[in-house]
Amino acid sequence: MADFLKYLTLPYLWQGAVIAVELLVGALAGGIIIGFFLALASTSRYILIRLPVQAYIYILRGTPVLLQLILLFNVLPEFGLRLSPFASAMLALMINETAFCAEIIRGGIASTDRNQRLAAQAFGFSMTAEMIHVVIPQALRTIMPTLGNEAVGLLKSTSLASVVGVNELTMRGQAIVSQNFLFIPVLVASGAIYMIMSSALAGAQWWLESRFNVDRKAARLKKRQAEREASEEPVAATPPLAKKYSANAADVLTVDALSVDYGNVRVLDALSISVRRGEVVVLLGRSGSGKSTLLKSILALNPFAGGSIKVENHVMGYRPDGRRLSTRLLPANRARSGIGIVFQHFALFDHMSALQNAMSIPRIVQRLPHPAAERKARRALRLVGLGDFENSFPHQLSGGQQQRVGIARALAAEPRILLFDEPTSALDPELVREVNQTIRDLSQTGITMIISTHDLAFAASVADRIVFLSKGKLVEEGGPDIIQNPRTPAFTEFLRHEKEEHGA
Ligand SMILES: Nc1ncnc2c1ncn2[C@@H]1O[C@H](COP(=O)(O)OP(=O)(O)OP(=O)(O)O)[C@@H](O)[C@H]1O
Repeated sequence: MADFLKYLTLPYLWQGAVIAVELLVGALAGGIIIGFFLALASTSRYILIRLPVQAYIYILRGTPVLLQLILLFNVLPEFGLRLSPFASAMLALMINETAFCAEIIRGGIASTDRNQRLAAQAFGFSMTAEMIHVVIPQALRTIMPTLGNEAVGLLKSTSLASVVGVNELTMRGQAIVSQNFLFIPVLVASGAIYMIMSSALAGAQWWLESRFNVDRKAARLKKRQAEREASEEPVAATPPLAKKYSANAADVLTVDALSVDYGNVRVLDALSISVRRGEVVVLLGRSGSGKSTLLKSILALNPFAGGSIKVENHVMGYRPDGRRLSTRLLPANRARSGIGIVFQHFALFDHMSALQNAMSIPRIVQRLPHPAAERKARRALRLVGLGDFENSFPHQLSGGQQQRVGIARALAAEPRILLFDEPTSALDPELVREVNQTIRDLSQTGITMIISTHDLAFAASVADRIVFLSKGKLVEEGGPDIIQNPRTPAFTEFLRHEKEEHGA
């Protein structure tokens, strides 16, 4: 025991441990940074980028790190590059780590919620903003445990550096043993030092995981709110009601002969609709008739086979010469359109509180200063009756409340037009009423709205105009009374079917 303690506290061994930590930190940091870009490249649309990266990862994962280390140490001098044993070991470990980190990060990115990414794109987040604010925070939560394991494995792999002459912990232990033959106390002490280091890594992992834990975040935010509330002025409850829709109002949205194809299938067929400022248009149609596709097209989320969409004079998704905007330019085009959207499955950013969700567009897309964005977000949350829930995270809210946060998120950006894609169809029946009422209240504020729904009673109660789509074509339109008095056989049949199906 005395021998064990003597070697456990021996500075010579701890100096070896410091070298192991340096190798670990260097190789892991390089591995994560380069691995991130490799992860993106390995999923690139372009085969010339994707294939070489996939081959690189395949080879590095398939060969022992010891072999790579010896190879690198002996091959680099052939090219006139003479590195110290420490630098060679660091480089070899880092190169190996890039492949493993790339795969871990790719898995994390693939696990992020597609709906949240679609929401970010719809609101005009740039690709970088989508990465930083939506993808990375979610991916980090998924990859943290695997990355922790990887770090511990790498710590142990640093002992391989001894084969090229790096005098790290394992080599130092062996050097002592070769002189005094006290195998057990020396090697157990070396093992204990590795255990202390891996425990520190486990502690760091635990701390990081708890930083990203949304329940803990919620508790921290609530505490801060309590401290802040005493000193703050109350936010104005709701904005004043604007003028209600007038039939003489100017057009704010013009969809002109829009056609959209998915593969060989024509989903929207030369569809034309104009929407006036302040008007509430409800889209009705069977499942698959093209309602969601129309809403996505209004946000230029899919290419058009023909036709155009304008928001006042702003052309969506295309250049004046008719060519589709590049992926790099589309986000700004969407952001400038002033269109907001509320999704069927809410698509809230689940690592953000209700307030942070509502602040996301003013902050990230409109780049407003924090206080101004916060004011707008608070006002929007109060408008949908969720002023007391600003520090709740999506998983702490009911479906109806989540959808109202979704509405607040869109409203906080003060949109010119608000789109609703079947806002209540993912909700339990008892929660539908609260969301419908929120939308009805909004319809009285003068915001232009386009709502896709299967709820006929709600449609009749909120619409200034009903538009009925069938097989991607506009078949019938008119005031809410057309639900009682349809003119076309297709709409009559649709209404009969919906009433039978939903008892509407
Ligand atoms: N990304 C896609 N790829 C291929 N086909 C698609 C895609 N999205 C939608 N479709 C098809 O396009 C058609 C119109 O779909 P869309 O979602 O616009 O209909 P919808 O009227 O909104 O239906 P619902 O009321 O069920 O939401 C459907 O036949 C659908 O299967």
